[in-house]
Amino acid sequence: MHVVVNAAMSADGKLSSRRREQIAISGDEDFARMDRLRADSDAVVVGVGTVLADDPHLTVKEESLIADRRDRGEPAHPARVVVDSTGRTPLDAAVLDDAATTYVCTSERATIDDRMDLSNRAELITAGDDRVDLLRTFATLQGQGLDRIMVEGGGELIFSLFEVGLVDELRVFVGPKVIGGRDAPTLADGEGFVAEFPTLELEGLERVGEGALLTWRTAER
Ligand SMILES: NC(=O)C1=CN([C@@H]2O[C@H](COP(=O)(O)OP(=O)(O)OC[C@H]3O[C@@H](n4cnc5c(N)ncnc54)[C@H](OP(=O)(O)O)[C@@H]3O)[C@@H](O)[C@H]2O)C=CC1
Ligand SMILES: Nc1nc(O)c(N)c(N[C@@H]2O[C@H](COP(=O)(O)O)[C@@H](O)[C@H]2O)n1
Repeated sequence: MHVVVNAAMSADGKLSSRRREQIAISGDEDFARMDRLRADSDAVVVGVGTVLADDPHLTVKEESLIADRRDRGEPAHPARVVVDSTGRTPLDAAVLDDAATTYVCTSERATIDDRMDLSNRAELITAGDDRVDLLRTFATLQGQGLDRIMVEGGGELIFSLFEVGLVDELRVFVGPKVIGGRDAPTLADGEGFVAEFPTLELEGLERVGEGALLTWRTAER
């Protein structure tokens, strides 16, 4: 399995504003790059915070990329994965439509009723007592043949993936906006590290539209 975290942050490191509304940080060129990365992935993963904030669809937008996937014998879109301990994903969320297979990953904290409702619209994976156990969840995804994993966010999920050592690559578009705000989400939120910080090796640095794309690989720990 290869896990790529791809996100866009403002020049001051925010994924969104304190209102947690979706903000276009990427320009057209970066959205096109993100679409190509989705098209080259088996699954696109987000946390439930992103579903509640953005109601994303997480599908490939460019028709030629969809056609290429079909030519390769792949489904039109990668699978969509929501990390959602208690089953808060709204039943009318865009990720639960029939455009692609969706996995909702819960912990034992999700009620049976919520799990039953979600199971009518998604494949359910249950791992973890309190929060979703990411190592077990990703192992289950791998068992389903999902090897090329793209994670889009948000900051809580990205932090947890670094914490358990699941991130192979980090691609960050740094866009030309300043968002500010102590409560605005950043690239890696959660509790934060105080020691044994994951370290990265810079693999690429390029101009994309009006911003910069940084590509990092995680160093061996
Ligand atoms: N600019 C960009 O590229 C992107 C921006 N965003 C922005 O990010 C914001 C959302 O980010 P954020 O609020 O951090 O939410 P996340 O999308 O990271 O979801 C976090 C939630 O996932 C659930 N979860 C379950 N298990 C785990 C686990 N093991 N580790 C971490 N989380 C877990 C938790 O809820 P529970 O306990 O209920 O399960 C947690 O609150 C929005 O404002 C959105 O617009 C999002 C993606 C990309
Ligand atoms: N790469 C990137 N750049 C931005 O500026 C963004 N705001 C995001 N957000 C992510 O894209 C999702 C929306 O997907 P759909 O267009 O609905 O398919 C959103 O939920 C974030 O994950 N990404």
